[in-house]
Amino acid sequence: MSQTVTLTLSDGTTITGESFGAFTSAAGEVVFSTAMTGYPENLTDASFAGQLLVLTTPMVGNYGVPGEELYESVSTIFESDKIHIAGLVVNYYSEEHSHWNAAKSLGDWLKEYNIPGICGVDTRMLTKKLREEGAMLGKIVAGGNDVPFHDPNLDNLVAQVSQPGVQHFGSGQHKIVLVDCGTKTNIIRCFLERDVELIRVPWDYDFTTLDYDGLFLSNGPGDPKMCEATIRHLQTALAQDKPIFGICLGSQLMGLAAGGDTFKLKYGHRSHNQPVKLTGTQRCYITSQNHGFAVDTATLPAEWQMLFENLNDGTCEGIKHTSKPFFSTQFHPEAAGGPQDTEFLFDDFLKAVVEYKASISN
Ligand SMILES: NC(=O)CC[C@H](N)C(=O)O
Repeated sequence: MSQTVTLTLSDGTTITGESFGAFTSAAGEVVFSTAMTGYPENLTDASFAGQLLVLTTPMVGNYGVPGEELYESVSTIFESDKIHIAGLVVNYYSEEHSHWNAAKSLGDWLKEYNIPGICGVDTRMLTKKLREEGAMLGKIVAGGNDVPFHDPNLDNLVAQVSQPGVQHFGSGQHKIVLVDCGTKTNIIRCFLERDVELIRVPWDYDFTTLDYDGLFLSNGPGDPKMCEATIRHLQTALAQDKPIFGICLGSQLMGLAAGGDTFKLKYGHRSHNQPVKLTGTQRCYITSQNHGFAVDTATLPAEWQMLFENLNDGTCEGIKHTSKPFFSTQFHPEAAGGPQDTEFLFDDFLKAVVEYKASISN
């Protein structure tokens, strides 16, 4: 028999459901994702740290969770080495799972990391509420152990998830510094397929002293304004000419370092089918997204422009410098989960790196 747990929102709404995963209480920001698959990837994406994730897809857990596999010390399956969400909210949790590479159930995996799940929730009703009223704080309460509401965006979550120490991956021709604010491993995989030596440094590391050919700014959790040290180092890099590419939080950091501002979206973009348009064209790409903040393009200095626009709400999905090789995407070209249609942006970045190296050797 499963046990009863409740989900309470900061507006007072309380929903009763059943526990799966760990029978424990947790608080966080309640956000929803309309992706239909990809819970192994999403739950291990550090960008979800501090969040109670609501899935609108009606049945969750039916394909289980794959076993871990490593290639050159990088997971080939998961997006980091642990579950980062604060809690999971679903409609129907499938107790039975079946898939060729499943090693365990979603419930058992959540238990390993002491993360609570609540099922039996009308997640589409809940999503409509979050869309109307905006993202809210919430808590899952188990066994009457109440916990206070907590806004994770007031914490420096990046400092909590960034890996300490400098780490090298690959031995390719192009030296790329990866500023780790909570890097998804598929970003590392995408680089390792492309003749790169990757030097991963912590979020606050002074990379300006390193010898490199290109700079990459990772995704990560929380409010980008918390990353003051990264923004400061990035300002030094923006005064130089080495190519810079940022994804998601990395895009927001680029906008802030350029002198622009960021703001919190009403309820964010989290799904695998977000349409974005490439500026100056009628070309649309379907993208994987997971963010609650965005760059306010109106605040960018004149030498910066919007590179992609979200076709659902017109917000900024990436920026670029008009004369230097600096660009970013608010969406996830590395996908995992989601469509891989924009992975070519890694090639565009490395092309800029090759051009930069040719320009300095002349
Ligand atoms: N995926 C990300 O990098 C998310 C960036 C940022 N934490 C946001 O929610 O907007």
